This record gives sequence, C-alpha cells and structure tokens, in this order.
Amino acid sequence: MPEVKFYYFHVKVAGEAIRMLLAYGSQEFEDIRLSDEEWAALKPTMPFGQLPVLEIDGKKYAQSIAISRYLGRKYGLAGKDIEEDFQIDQVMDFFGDLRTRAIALFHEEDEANKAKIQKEYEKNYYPVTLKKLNEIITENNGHLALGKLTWADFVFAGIYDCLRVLLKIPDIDEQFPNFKKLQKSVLSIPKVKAYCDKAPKADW
Ligand SMILES: N[C@@H](CCC(=O)N[C@@H](CS)C(=O)NCC(=O)O)C(=O)O
Repeated sequence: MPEVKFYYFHVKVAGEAIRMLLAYGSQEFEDIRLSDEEWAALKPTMPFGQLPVLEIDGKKYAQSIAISRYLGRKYGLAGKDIEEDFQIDQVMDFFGDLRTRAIALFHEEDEANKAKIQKEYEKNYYPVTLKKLNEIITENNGHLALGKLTWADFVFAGIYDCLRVLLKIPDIDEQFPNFKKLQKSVLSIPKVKAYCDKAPKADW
C-alpha cells in the first residue's frame, strides 16, 4: 500500500471530502492538521502555496476538486465514460461557483461591501442556485449526478457544514431538505462512518 499523507488544517471545508474518499478507498493515511505556524514553514514547499495537498509516496497532489476527481476515478466513483464524467463535472463547477463566492465573501474585509454583497446574494443568487441544486439532487435519486453515488457527493458532504455557516441561511435544512439528506447518506457509508467516528472533531 502506498504511503499517503494528507495536509490540511483542522477544519472540514475543502479537505474533508478527500479524507472521506481515502477512507472509502480503504487507504490508510496520515491525517496532518497543521497549525498556522507549521503552515507558514511548509507553504513554500506546496505546489500552489495552498492546502489541501495529498502526498502519495512523496508525490504531491494539489487542488481539492482535482484531488477528489482523481480519487473518485481510483475508487470507482467516477463516470463510466467522458459523457458521464462531464455530467459530474458540470454540477461540480456549478457548485464550485457557490463555494468560491461564499468563501470570498467570508474573507471580504470591507464590512460595508460585505453587507452589500450578502444582501445581493440573499436576494438573487442564493435562492436560485440553492433551488437548482436541490432540484438536481431530486432528479438524481438523492445524488448530484448520474443518479448514483459519485465523488461529487463526497465534495458536497465534506463542505456542507462550512457552507451552512457561510451562507447564513438558518433554515437551509428545512428549505432545501435534499442537502442534509445527501450529506447524511455519504456520512453513513460504513467506511466513511468509521473514519468520521474516530477523526478529530471539527465544526466546519
Ligand atoms: N482552489 C483551491 C483553494 C485552496 C485554498 O483556498 N486553500 C486555503 C485553505 S481552504 C489555504 O491554503 N489558505 C492558506 C493560504 O493560502 O496560505 C482548492 O480547492 O484546493
């Protein structure tokens, strides 16, 4: 079995999907959760100066979605051909836009601008996007694509707790019931559950 190390912080955000995919693939890994000081020292050694990074037998793999797609292919959670892969990728890109915008807004330092964008997203962007995502999950038998479990579901399940905080929609689980259901279905896969039960607890 290859020697696998996974570098991230003590949060779920963009890293939890990768941890869960490794668990699903029965791949043992060193779950390295860096402090800010440790990260400052390691940052220049990482491919894009960012985390998460997966290291397999000394080779580094960066970018959370690219890593998730790679592990998905390895563990039978991808499409059977490029047409099916496209079905997964297009939903991931749609979801990725939401993730990127919500995280960018979280990091916005100008409070007035932050409030303005939040209001705009709440009025126009979030309702349309979340409704669409919820519909996609209905159309796909409780999943994001292909009507079955794929690596995209792991990405969603891994970041959903963070998204819930970032979007600031207190009743998101009631408004869009498919989200929590999808997360639960991934977290209850036996190997994933076994990992979650013993992993250090992070809120989001
Ligand atoms: N597109 C990248 C984004 C990576 C990213 O923004 N990483 C953040 C943490 S979630 C990071 O490394 N922050 C520390 C830094 O930039 O020094 C991915 O999905 O992996």
